[in-house]
Amino acid sequence: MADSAQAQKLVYLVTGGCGFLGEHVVRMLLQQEPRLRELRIFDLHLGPWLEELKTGPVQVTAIQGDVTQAHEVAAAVAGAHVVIHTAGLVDVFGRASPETIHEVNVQGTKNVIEACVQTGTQFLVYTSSMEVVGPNIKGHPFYRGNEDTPYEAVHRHPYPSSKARAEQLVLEANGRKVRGGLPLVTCALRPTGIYGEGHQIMRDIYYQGLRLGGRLFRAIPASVEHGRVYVGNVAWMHVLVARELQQRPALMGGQVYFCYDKSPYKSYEDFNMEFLGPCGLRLVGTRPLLPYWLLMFLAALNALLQWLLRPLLLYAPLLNPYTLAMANTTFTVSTNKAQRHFGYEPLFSWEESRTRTIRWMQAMDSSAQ
Ligand SMILES: NC(=O)C1=CN([C@@H]2O[C@H](COP(=O)(O)OP(=O)(O)OC[C@H]3O[C@@H](n4cnc5c(N)ncnc54)[C@H](O)[C@@H]3O)[C@@H](O)[C@H]2O)C=CC1
Ligand SMILES: CC(C)[C@@H](O)CC[C@@H](C)[C@H]1CC[C@H]2[C@@H]3[C@H](O)CC4=CC(=O)CC[C@]4(C)[C@H]3CC[C@]12C
Repeated sequence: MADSAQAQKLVYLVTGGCGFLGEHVVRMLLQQEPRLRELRIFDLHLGPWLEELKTGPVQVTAIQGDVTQAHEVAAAVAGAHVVIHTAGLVDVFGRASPETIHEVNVQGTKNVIEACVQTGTQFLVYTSSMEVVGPNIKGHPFYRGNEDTPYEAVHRHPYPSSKARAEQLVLEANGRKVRGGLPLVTCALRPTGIYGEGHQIMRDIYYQGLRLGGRLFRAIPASVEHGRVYVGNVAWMHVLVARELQQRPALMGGQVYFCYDKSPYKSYEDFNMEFLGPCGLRLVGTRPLLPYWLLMFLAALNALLQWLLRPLLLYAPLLNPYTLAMANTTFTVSTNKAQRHFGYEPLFSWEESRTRTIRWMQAMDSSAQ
């Protein structure tokens, strides 16, 4: 067994480390990566909780920065052995312009890749998304598919388009020579809909239900399966893939892996009720209460209102043409590629994932009262 000084020798950088997924990746690294000497957390918005991490044996370095600024990224990456790039603009509600989404998600990823090449960082893990695959603009279902399932990945929306381009850049960069002459080794993880402690959309849906007297009204048929994965398991997969990428570069370099666990296949709304129900909410209707054409009309009306109101205020409801199409199109994965390539097994069972999420929501509820 190497002595502790030799064991703790690696410098990791997590971009977006203060986000919903990023925070879980940061905490998982501190718990599960024994070789960590320094953990750098790069984010546009640093969280106050970072201070509590600075009391442990690992040097935790918080870096406030912008991935769209190449020099800031290069300064943060310099000296890191591994970069986990989760930073991104996750916007399907029209809050940011298409240009801004592209600037952060695509140009920001280019800056991370170039920083690795220029400073000699050899390992890069990118947080991609199921959305890189689909649902596509034609509404084709993807039913329990895997990384090799043929599917027409056609996108128009800025978010999936930007994620697809960024993933392509990361995978194409695999094998490039970094400073010092060694090859850059990259891979991309594709989470399906992430849930768990800190999920803002779940929080928004919960408060929407409270405003409606504890009721949510079914809009999507229960038969439409939507892939979901617990944030703790996504974080664990990031930690594991970053470790094993160093051991098996030839096998894992340039590969994509869906993030998966034992979370059940359900509609988006029924899945959410696994957590919202124990918090007192009720989903009204065994089938959609409104016909789909009326939902499409209301979604389009929301999009029009957003456009009209933009000079005055940001109106960004959950229901818009894109989110309705997403929720209404089956997209689930069934794969074991991560298990076959780097021995991934979910760290948290479905029961644990569900319990942890419910506890978070109940704590959020009690603090809100
Ligand atoms: N939430 C989900 O269901 C899924 C998310 N993903 C991906 O996971 C990653 C993390 O997503 P979430 O944690 O949900 O989002 P989030 O919005 O909670 O976290 C993103 C983080 O990136 C930071 N960031 C944004 N722009 C930045 C910039 N210009 N420079 C530096 N930092 C910046 C934000 O401050 C935030 O802390 C994203 O790349 C997203 O595309 C993939 C699949 C599903
Ligand atoms: C208003 C109703 C129709 C309601 O059911 C809408 C739900 C809608 C907000 C979500 C349905 C599907 C979600 C997306 C999906 O999980 C895939 C994603 C991957 C990402 O990389 C980021 C988040 C998201 C786009 C996720 C966003 C919320 C939904 C559109």
